[in-house]
Amino acid sequence: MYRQVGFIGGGAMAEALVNGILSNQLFSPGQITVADVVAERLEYMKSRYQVAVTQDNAALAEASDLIFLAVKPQHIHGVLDGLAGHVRQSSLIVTIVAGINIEVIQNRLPQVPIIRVMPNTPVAVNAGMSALALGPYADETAGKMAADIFNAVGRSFVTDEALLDAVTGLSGSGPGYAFVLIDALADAGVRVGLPRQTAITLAAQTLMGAAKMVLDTGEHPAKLRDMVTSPGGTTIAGIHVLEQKGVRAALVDAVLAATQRSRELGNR
Ligand SMILES: NC(=O)C1=CN([C@@H]2O[C@H](COP(=O)(O)OP(=O)(O)OC[C@H]3O[C@@H](n4cnc5c(N)ncnc54)[C@H](OP(=O)(O)O)[C@@H]3O)[C@@H](O)[C@H]2O)C=CC1
Ligand SMILES: O=C(O)[C@@H]1CCC=N1
Repeated sequence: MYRQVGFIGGGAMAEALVNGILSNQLFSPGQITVADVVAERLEYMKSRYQVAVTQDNAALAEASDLIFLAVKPQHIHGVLDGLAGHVRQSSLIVTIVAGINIEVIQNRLPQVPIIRVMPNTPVAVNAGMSALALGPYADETAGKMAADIFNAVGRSFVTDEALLDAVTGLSGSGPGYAFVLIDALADAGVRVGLPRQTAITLAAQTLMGAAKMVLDTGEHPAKLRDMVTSPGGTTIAGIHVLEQKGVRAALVDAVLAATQRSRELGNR
């Protein structure tokens, strides 16, 4: 249904999406244009993904019927200034900008359908988690189209926009926490004598396996933890230390801080 896709902002998240979209053949490279202010970034996107590139956001908006807003929150107001009068009302805007409400964008692009999405970088490997909120002019067809894209690159669900800051704090930023955990576990492996690369693989595959058990079985994680934890065994010795060091509370505080930061980013 959509023929030309434009990305405004060609950074980390746009690249993850372009990669996921192309590897699933949702659109061809010839249907995608990326706009950015950094010429080297555009050169990279062009040579790596064979997409078209431009530094002209307005021209990109005029030529696209599906437009992703993928700049940092600090830059969205300047971008919207430049888009006024250049976005067709038949186009669909998908904003992935953290903390910026649909209303803020809608005020600048009246009557244009807008869908706000909080994805995460694992969309690049078809393991993303995305939450979608539909603006007042985004109909069911637009919602389905957006859901099709984000389902192809992982899982998605439609939710109330009021929950998106919390989603940002958990799954949007979550890959960052997971990478810290993997890196720390790998350090731990090296500390107990494993080669670095072996330790990284053990840590990553273990987190992925545990996550897959939660998703595939639908069991509560505490029940799955109990299955690993033999009486008087090794796991309870390790879990005791995690609880003593407050790892659980630290994770709660991390998600809380990221959620609050998402709210702050929208307050300007
Ligand atoms: N990274 C992630 O895991 C996730 C990010 N997001 C959201 O996605 C958005 C993009 O994040 P991310 O990709 O990480 O950010 P990046 O900084 O990697 O990418 C944004 C790109 O947009 C460029 N840019 C700045 N101003 C303009 C402009 N006026 N027109 C076009 N391009 C411009 C930036 O250039 P310069 O570097 O010079 O500023 C940069 O290359 C953010 O709003 C973020 O909240 C959402 C979910 C997950
Ligand atoms: O760190 C950030 O602000 C963005 C939003 C979610 C993930 N990365």
